[in-house]
Amino acid sequence: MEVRARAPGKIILSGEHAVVHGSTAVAAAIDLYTYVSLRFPTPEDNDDALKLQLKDMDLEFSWPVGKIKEVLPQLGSTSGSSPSSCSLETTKAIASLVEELNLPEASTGLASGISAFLWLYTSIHGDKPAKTVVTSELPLGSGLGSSAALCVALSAALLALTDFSKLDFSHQGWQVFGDSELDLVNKWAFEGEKIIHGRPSGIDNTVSTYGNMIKFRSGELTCIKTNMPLKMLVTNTKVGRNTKALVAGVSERAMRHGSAMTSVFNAVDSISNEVAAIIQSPVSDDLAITEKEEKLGELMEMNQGLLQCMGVNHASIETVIRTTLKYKLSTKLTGAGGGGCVLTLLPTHDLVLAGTVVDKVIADLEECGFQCLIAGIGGRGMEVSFSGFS
Ligand SMILES: Nc1ncnc2c1ncn2[C@@H]1O[C@H](COP(=O)(O)OP(=O)(O)O)[C@@H](O)[C@H]1O
Ligand SMILES: C[C@@](O)(CCOP(=O)(O)O)CC(=O)O
Ligand SMILES: [Mg+2]
Repeated sequence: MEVRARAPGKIILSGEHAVVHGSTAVAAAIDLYTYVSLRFPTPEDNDDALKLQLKDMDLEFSWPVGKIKEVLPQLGSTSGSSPSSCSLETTKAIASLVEELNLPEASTGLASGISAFLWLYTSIHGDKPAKTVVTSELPLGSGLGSSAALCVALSAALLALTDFSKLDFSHQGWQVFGDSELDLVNKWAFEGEKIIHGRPSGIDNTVSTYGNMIKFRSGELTCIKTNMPLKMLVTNTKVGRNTKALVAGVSERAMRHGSAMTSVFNAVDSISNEVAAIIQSPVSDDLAITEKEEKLGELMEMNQGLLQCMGVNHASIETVIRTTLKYKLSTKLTGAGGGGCVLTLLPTHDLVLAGTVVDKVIADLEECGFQCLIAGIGGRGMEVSFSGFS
């Protein structure tokens, strides 16, 4: 039997980075997914290795289970019931397994993702042989939460094949876990994110697990219900960056300028609460929608200014801001910044006018070498499906 899990990426409408320091943030799932399939070999396969295939990059790794037992002797499978953090000793042991892969120079960024895989796999299934295949519709390291989507999809696939799973193996198509199983997936995914991000807030794995649009603060989420037709243009500057380094840079700045940065984080908290209140308030007519969009645009610009204060801006982001401003559109970075993806609020009040403006702004942005997409937001969270059940 094979299980397939998928988990969505996300956009952060307000509050990235500040959320790591206890401020409120607002995020939404997007309809781009990371897929993980997992299968245990049958005795006839005569396969004694743990295999990981990263299909999009055309990479495949294999560790003989004997090697895993040797390097991680202290590992006893927890069968997934109690998520735990990777100790320093295990981090080093896993790093040695990853180093031996001699990753191609262009793929060294994958080391943290592979380490997260090894930690999650061995914690939940010990040294059992298996084949895991990963594919993704998300650009990696661009602020759309590919790291969290990977950790959520992995945790879901791994947990779906444990005794704790109450899923119906014979069900055709995608199905959702129950609430307590979703919570467990989210906790394991957070442990994986720690390996990739260093100090994650947990917002990315939470929105990827549960989907929808959420308000998040210090590990607590509130689901945001809205009937406002929110449309965002996502522009990928294609400037590579690394969330772990950017998050660490903000923390260092907060150590150097404690009081000023506390004010910045507090201001972001107020902005996120206002963003959530606007999105949730009932919509009466077109005029009300236009007013709301104007307020949201202004708050996005204010949030962008504060992200600049945190030191996570980039020249490419400024280019997107300048280009969209020509059309009176508001833009902010999304995710960790330093390049990566940028969000532009698209007006919905006059669809004909919006159509022409959107086409023109996309053409201008693409001329700069950027990639644009309009993602569906606030959709489904993590889901699993089974095949080969008999
Ligand atoms: N599909 C994937 N396969 C392997 N590693 C992945 C995958 N998706 C994410 N990762 C890991 O996550 C890293 C990117 O995470 P991060 O810097 O947090 O950016 P983001 O989460 O915004 O995409 C990658 O460099 C890689 O280590
Ligand atoms: C910067 C941060 O707020 C979001 C990072 O998102 P991403 O990895 O850039 O998609 C970090 C976090 O909340 O863990
Ligand atoms: Mg990430």
